[in-house]
Amino acid sequence: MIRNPDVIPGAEEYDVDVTIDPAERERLLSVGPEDVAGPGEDGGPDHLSFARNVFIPLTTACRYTCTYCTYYDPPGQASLLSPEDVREICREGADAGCTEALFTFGDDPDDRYDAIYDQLAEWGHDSIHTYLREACEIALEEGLLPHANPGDQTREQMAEVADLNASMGVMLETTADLEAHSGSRRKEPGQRLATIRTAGELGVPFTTGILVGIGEDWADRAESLLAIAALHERYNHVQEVIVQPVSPNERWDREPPSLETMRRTVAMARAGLPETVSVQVPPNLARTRDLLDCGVDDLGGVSPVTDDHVNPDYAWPALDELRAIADDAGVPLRERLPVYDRYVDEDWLSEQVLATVSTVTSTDETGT
Ligand SMILES: O=c1nc2n(C[C@H](O)[C@H](O)[C@H](O)CO)c3cc(O)ccc3cc-2c(=O)[nH]1
Ligand SMILES: C[C@H]1O[C@@H](n2cnc3c(N)ncnc32)[C@H](O)[C@@H]1O
Ligand code: MET
Ligand code: SF4
Repeated sequence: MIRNPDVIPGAEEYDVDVTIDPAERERLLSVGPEDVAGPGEDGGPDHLSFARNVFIPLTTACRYTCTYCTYYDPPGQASLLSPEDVREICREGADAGCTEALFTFGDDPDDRYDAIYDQLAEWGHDSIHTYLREACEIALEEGLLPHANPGDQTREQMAEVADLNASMGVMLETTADLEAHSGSRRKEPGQRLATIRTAGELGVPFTTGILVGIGEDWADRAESLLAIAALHERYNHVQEVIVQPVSPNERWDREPPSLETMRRTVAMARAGLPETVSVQVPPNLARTRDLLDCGVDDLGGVSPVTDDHVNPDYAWPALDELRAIADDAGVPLRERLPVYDRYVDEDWLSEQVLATVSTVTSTDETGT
């Protein structure tokens, strides 16, 4: 066994103890698309799912500067949505039949962003997390289910908002120490894994994933997937794993991963994760049709109303397009909530979230 504290940067500091069986890693490294089943195939998924969301970029301030990211704004230019902005976006989303309020924003802005904190203080908040709690309340009031991905979170931060979220998420990205995360303030795999573990401890249905093509190698991809699988085995909380190709933008002008790389990585994800954990590829970034047979069963959150603010150059396909993809694969397209069905009970969700689940389900007129 490889004990990850020995090999994963930051694992020791964050006391993350996951073990990876070298034999499992070797097995995954030899997996290819021919070894897994796609929708409609024997043993493959019997449908494709997606969720309808609105993307709410609470703040563009971020403590990190990941070199592939076009999302964050430097101090002085960073934005903060007001409670009224949040309500407005939620209303528009609810009117368009969305079920999910996706709060994805900069990781815990640091003290270079004094103006953001001054504004938060004016609104009665001393952290982005207490403000996120208010934003989640607004979303629930408007009939949407919050799914927050604020990046890394301490146990205290996650506990502050967990009861108002249907599910939460953070991309592991990778277990490797990479140039793309270089700099004095940087994402550390150990801290990401600790966030995923905290979600397990707090009983939060969770979305995570890997970012493909940021400098990691095949062994890193296998290890990243196995680290996710190890934490899921402990807590049973990982509902889906996103296999996200890094996509070029004005800050990242490298080639995205090839179709062949994506095919093999998706197959590795399918083979390395338990069957109940969905494998998602984002339909605006990946060549979904050419990846289905590698084990994809979910198309993620798509929005009829808002942009993908993380990847603004990549438009969402229309619902018709998703339906055509499912048709081609010979399986039905099913709209899901941001929380997967198996987690919809009192063990996993608060009364408040369950109440909104009931409203959303009873007014469901999606007809997919
Ligand atoms: O529109 C996006 N949605 C992203 N989502 C949303 C995701 O597709 C849905 O919110 C989940 O499938 C839940 O329905 C993420 C959610 C996470 O928990 C973690 C990472 C992402 C990444 C993106 C993203 O880059 N763009
Ligand atoms: C919210 C998630 O968006 C992903 N992310 C950030 N930048 C990019 C990019 N250029 N292409 C694809 N995904 C990206 C990261 O994986 C982050 O965790
Ligand atoms: C554009 S990334 C948004 C979420 C968070 N900052 C993360 O990287 O996980
Ligand atoms: S990917 Fe997330 S953590 Fe990295 S710079 Fe962008 S917003 Fe910040």
